[in-house]
Amino acid sequence: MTFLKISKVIKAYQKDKPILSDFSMNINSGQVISLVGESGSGKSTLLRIIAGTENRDSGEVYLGDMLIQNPKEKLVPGYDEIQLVYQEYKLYPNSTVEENILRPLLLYDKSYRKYRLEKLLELLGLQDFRNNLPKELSGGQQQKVAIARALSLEPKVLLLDEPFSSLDTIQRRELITELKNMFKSLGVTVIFVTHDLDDALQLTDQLVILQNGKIVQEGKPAEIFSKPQNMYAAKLFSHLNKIPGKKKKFIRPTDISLFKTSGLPVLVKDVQYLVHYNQLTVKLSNGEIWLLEDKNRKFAINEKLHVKWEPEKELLIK
Ligand SMILES: Nc1ncnc2c1ncn2[C@@H]1O[C@H](COP(=O)(O)OP(=O)(O)OP(=O)(O)O)[C@@H](O)[C@H]1O
Repeated sequence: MTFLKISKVIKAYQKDKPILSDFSMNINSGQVISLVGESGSGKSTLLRIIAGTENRDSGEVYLGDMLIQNPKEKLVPGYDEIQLVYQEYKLYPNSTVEENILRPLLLYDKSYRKYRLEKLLELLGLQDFRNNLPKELSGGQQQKVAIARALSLEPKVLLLDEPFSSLDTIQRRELITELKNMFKSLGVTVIFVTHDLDDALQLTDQLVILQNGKIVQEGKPAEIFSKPQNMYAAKLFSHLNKIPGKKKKFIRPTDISLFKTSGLPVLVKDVQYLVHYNQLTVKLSNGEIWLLEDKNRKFAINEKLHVKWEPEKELLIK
């Protein structure tokens, strides 16, 4: 059942230069999706429009039966039901973790406030830090407090706008894994915006790929990997090698097998040690440069080798 309905939204900051053009998307209740797009593709603008804190030029956003009003139409912009957390989300520096989480609940009765506070401290594993100030926490812990604060009002929709960008890779992965389980248990609907496909995949396998304010493709990662709709969607997953003599046909390095004797001959120009394989930069006989994955770390610079791939792995990219 559609829960959040975004319908034909248009937004331009400058005349005739729309950031979002006729943008439509439907999200079910409890769904967690990752919205991946390059910088400037309109991700943050879209989230602010969904949250009701940015005016749209036309189109509609519905949460259930409720039409989200533009901030100019509303005395207090935004909705308790829809909470947005972003990278520079500031905690109150002179307030403790407890006080930060309780801030949005000031108008609620004491027993409910206490109940929500304890629940959120527990959910996010922040009990031991309840009396700490933000500056006494790591970046990851601070973001947890920000998320706890956003969840304090029991929102139906949580919008995450690259909230983990300032964290290092390990912190980020750990936090995303923790949050993934928490979102599932809460049943909250989540849109996670990022430009990093790895982060997106850590949280969910529901992907929406955005480019220039338009959805280029949505679906499961494996589908997009094997049938990308355009170059941007294709390259999010890996480098592409152009197949000689075949127009608009490409092959991913991971789909290429390396042999000593049979196949298309190439010459190794460079070897780069990466986590799961050595990345080989090779030259084809027509002078083109390809990247290969040497999973057994066998080949060295100036060595000749041969490559093969299965024709069904070839990608046709318009
Ligand atoms: N308040 C504003 N006034 C004018 N232009 C804006 C405003 N906010 C965003 N823009 C422009 O709109 C475009 C889309 O910005 P937006 O922040 O929505 O993209 P994004 O995909 O979230 O980018 P990033 O990943 O870099 O944050 C950019 O070109 C930006 O400069």
